[in-house]
Amino acid sequence: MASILGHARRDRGEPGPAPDEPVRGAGAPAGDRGADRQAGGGGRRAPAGEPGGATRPGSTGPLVVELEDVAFAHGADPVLDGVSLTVRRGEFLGLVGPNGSGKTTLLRVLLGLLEPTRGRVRLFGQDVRAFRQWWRVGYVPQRPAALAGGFPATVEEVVATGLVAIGRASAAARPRSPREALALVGMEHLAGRPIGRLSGGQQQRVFLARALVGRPELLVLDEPLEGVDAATQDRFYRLLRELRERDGLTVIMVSHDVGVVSAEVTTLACLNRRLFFHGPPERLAPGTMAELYGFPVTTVRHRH
Ligand SMILES: Nc1ncnc2c1ncn2[C@@H]1O[C@H](COP(=O)(O)OP(=O)(O)OP(=O)(O)O)[C@@H](O)[C@H]1O
Repeated sequence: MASILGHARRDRGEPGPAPDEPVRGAGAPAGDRGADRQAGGGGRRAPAGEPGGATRPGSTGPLVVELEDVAFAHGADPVLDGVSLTVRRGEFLGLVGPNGSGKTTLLRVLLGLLEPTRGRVRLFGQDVRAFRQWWRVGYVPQRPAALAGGFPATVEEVVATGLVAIGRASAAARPRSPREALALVGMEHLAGRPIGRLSGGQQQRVFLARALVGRPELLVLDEPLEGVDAATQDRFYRLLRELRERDGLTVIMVSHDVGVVSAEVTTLACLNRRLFFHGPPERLAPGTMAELYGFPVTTVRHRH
């Protein structure tokens, strides 16, 4: 499974060993340098202080992600089939589905890490194959095993690696300082500690800070709350609400916690190779989850 550290692996091949997994915004390859300014890019970054204009279901904010009839297969094994969806600025899309249903694969396809066998992927209005403005995207891949105690970097240094792509970005980039990003996730007091001496849940928060340090417009999260305690989860959702409402942050999040996710997201996507449902959670038909998971699953909408 994917690691959160390391630099981009734009070989569009299979997920490499853990340290090769990118955190988007931190790792387009050297060959991409200089391309940022050329990229049309579609969307733009809201100036400081501008209301974020978070998207509500049915609104018509700018398109951030567009998937059109996407299919993907590992060899002869189909993983995604005919997946079409759009995500607009300020939207919070929750992606749910059983193990092996293609959620991580879908994220990797939409980030251009895997080439679809069919269909089109656009990021900020631009074909993902030509997209170079990775500082606009923060990515927290699925959690690896916790980093060992001897890992030679402090918490602050790990967060700072999220700034690598910013160095070559256009003047529109407005990165946070690593301390500021750590403060967002309540971890600034541990800035100087070796990352390997944090618990798994604490490390997860550091990786979230790393994804936020570039002040991304799109945050892509693959099960970011695995192993994170309830109070921290609550803070995490509050933070996402704030960033969406204030800055218009767009969020795509894979989760197995269907109940909580349904309460938080503006849009739910239920995936099992194909999309069983895509829309506001309250429009989910009672039988859809049972069909998706093969047994009854209750979704309870509550703000906690
Ligand atoms: N490198 C690979 N080679 C071959 N098959 C793979 C590879 N990676 C994933 N798969 C297969 O693709 C399918 C989708 O995997 P994916 O990781 O996208 O599922 P997921 O919905 O994210 O699962 P989970 O909830 O368990 O994380 C699974 O059947 C998996 O076995």
